[in-house]
Amino acid sequence: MITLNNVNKSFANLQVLNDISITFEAGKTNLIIGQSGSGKTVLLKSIIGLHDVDSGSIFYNDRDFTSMNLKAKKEIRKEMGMVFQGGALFDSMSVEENVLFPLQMFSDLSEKEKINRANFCLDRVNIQNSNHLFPAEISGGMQKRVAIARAIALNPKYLFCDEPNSGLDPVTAIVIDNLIHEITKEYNMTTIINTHDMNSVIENGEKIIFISNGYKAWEGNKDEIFNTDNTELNNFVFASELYKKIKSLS
Ligand SMILES: Nc1ncnc2c1ncn2[C@@H]1O[C@H](COP(=O)(O)OP(=O)(O)OP(=O)(O)O)[C@@H](O)[C@H]1O
Repeated sequence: MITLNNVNKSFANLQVLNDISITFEAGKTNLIIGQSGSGKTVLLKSIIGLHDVDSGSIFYNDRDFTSMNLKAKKEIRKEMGMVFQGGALFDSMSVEENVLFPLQMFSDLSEKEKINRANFCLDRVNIQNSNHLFPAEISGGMQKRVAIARAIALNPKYLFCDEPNSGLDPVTAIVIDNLIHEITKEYNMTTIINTHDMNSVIENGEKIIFISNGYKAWEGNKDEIFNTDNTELNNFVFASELYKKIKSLS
């Protein structure tokens, strides 16, 4: 579980996060949605400690991340897995080397155990017989799956994904969403995903946080989001002609 209490963050005169309080539960796919520039990335970066917040607190279970020293923060970072926009694989490393990377950096396993673990994770995301290929030699969807395998290599308690299905076709995007959802359940991880993708919301939004101008403007789940009377959220959800059409038919 990750808990935010009254988090504020600004850059110079720009207040980007305003008094944000949220509880992200373990074993759930938590989604952060909102317009471009609303503060989603700053929020995610604040949660993982890439930004220091100005005030408020962030707890990882009962551990106060905000008041920890660097050494203690590093220990918590070992419990985090991350899938960045675009996959962010190392181009000069093979598929297997990419997944081995966090194990080489942070685990005490033997070489053989590391290779076994890397292969277990690749197998979990349904990638076989591709260990020696390089990122440029595999499809975008496969790259995302390798990124997910790398993110779960250290058996994280917390998984963070920034636009995990950007650049993918709708069918592959759903495969990636479902994979993240399944492994969240399987390993009881606290998963937080930044997304623009309304399909992700409909498929897997067990908890959805709507950020608007740096405020938490709404929270609920995938069933509640289509029946909300929050005008701002409705404008966001039904921004596309397709969704307007679906709404008019329902
Ligand atoms: N390091 C920074 N320094 C100054 N301003 C920043 C910094 N990072 C973000 N901002 C500002 O904070 C605001 C929120 O940005 P953020 O990247 O969190 O938006 P977002 O909701 O993730 O947008 P998008 O969906 O387009 O990625 C923007 O006005 C942005 O210019």
